[in-house]
Amino acid sequence: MAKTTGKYSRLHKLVQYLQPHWQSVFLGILALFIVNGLGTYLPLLIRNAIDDLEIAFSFGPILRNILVIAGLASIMWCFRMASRILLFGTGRQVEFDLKQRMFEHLLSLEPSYFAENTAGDLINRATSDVDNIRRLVGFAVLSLANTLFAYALRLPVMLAIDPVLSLTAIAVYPLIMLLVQFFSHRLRSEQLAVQQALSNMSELVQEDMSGISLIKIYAQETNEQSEFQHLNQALLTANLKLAKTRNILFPVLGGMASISLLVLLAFGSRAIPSGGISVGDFVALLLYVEQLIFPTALLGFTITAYQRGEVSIDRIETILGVEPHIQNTDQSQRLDQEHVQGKLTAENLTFTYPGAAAPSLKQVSFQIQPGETVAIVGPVGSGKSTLANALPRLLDISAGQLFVDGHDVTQVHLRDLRNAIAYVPQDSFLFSTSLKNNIRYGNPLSDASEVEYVAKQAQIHDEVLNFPQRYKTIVGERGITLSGGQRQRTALSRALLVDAPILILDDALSSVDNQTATEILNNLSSGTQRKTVVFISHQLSAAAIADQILVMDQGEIVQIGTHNHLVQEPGLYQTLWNKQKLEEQLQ
Ligand SMILES: Nc1ncnc2c1ncn2[C@@H]1O[C@H](COP(=O)(O)OP(=O)(O)OP(=O)(O)O)[C@@H](O)[C@H]1O
Repeated sequence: MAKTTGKYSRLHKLVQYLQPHWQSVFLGILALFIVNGLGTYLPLLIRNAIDDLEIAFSFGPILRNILVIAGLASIMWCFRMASRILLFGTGRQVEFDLKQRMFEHLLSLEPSYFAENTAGDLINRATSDVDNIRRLVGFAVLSLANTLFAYALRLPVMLAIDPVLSLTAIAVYPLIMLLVQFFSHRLRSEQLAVQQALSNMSELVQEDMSGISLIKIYAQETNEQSEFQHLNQALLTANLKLAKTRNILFPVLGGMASISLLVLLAFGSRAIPSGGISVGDFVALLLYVEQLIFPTALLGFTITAYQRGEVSIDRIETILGVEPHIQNTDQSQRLDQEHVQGKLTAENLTFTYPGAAAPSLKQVSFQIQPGETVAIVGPVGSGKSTLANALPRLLDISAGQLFVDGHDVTQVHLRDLRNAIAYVPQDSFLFSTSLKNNIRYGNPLSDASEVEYVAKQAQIHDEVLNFPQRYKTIVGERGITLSGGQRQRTALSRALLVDAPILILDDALSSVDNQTATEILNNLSSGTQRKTVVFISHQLSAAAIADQILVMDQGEIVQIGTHNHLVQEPGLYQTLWNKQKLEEQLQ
């Protein structure tokens, strides 16, 4: 796991994020420089105009000065807008790039990563952490550059006018910055508290809506109501606290800004009569002091935004730094899918889950010929799914143990390997889209006849005809709820449509009745272009039609043979078969 803890490496990352957009950043900062240059020049113009007035009043020069000042102020306004558009736009671009990189990176990681990291945490990083970085590169870059130019250009002019008066007037500014920083930390933690309270409440609503039947069956409406009230109250309290802090901060800031103006007024009004400074100088100083308030206060917020952004950079880079364990190497061979026969071989395949004490697969060896239908049976936890996951390399298995058509799977290009294997897990995921789109997920350009053909093979077609909009019916969270068996057969249709030479069904027909499961399996193993089918199941009567059956127990293959052979042989298969027959009779 990559760690980016150093300040230097974070800054380096920041520069990397900004690099593709350097033109916008450069132009944005240049615009800010122009804004501050004009902002420094304008008070000097006003000063000259006022001092000219002291000598003689003439309408022409006043009008000319007003027009020049108004013109320059408008130009300044345009450059300020441009700087904001360019720098905030860069923030948005960086946000876009990071979200895209994160999503692409997450897709490259193996399923075990998602078992260790919750979806909630990953979503949080992809949203609030990326948002913090957006603020850092947009707001913080703008504010830092703006403050830097504001002071670098104005302070020398102010000091040239009257160093003592200038420094006395801005003496409270460091205090403003510290105050803002203190408040922005407080604001931040209070904002987090509001977010937390909000997410607690949404979680409750989401759970209650999903489990509404359970609430009714157990008559728990009153309890749920009071739980909601409790969370709602917590949200109200957090919101009020946040509002209070905001309502204190801004008037306090305004007050402190007035202090510096008052100081200037008090000392300046004494310096004018004594001839220390001219009225024009005094007005220019007033304008400068006023112009510096906003960048100073903003710097306080910027420091907090920067600190927050640093933490977020670490959190995002931790994810981006995770190397997928299972990936192609320079030596990975390409497989021509057209010519894959579908022969599967295991030679002493042994696999231990990371952190597990004992292996889940122990010295497993078998040969499955192209076009064979092979059933894998065995008690719960015997290693069947582990074996199924090892074939398409969803698990990080060692080299030299598992082969497709004689090619070591760890040496085959991952995409080619996975294109050669269609895999249906027990718990298939359906997207919230039409049934048709779910079925043609692996092959989005398939036409209606191809979709219907596979749906017939998976024995779901007749039921689809009874759905309100047939193949256009929306399923998943936002659509109709399919029964377990319908979901499984939809997932099977999806796998059949990609027409891979090897099909793995991992308990994928467990919710389908035995007779239908047997018919489906018969369909699959009787075509002219037979696939290699690996059928993992507890349904022994369906498994019985397989060409060979591998019986697993505690990670080992303990028996191999046809049903007729195994049912005669004293052993685990016979025990399981007799038990299942007895259960069927009792039902
Ligand atoms: N991610 C994991 N980490 C650690 N151990 C695991 C993991 N997944 C499975 N196991 C363990 O590996 C062993 C084999 O599990 P597997 O899921 O392959 O069994 P199975 O035969 O498919 O069971 P079932 O019939 O219930 O689906 C079990 O002891 C299980 O607890």
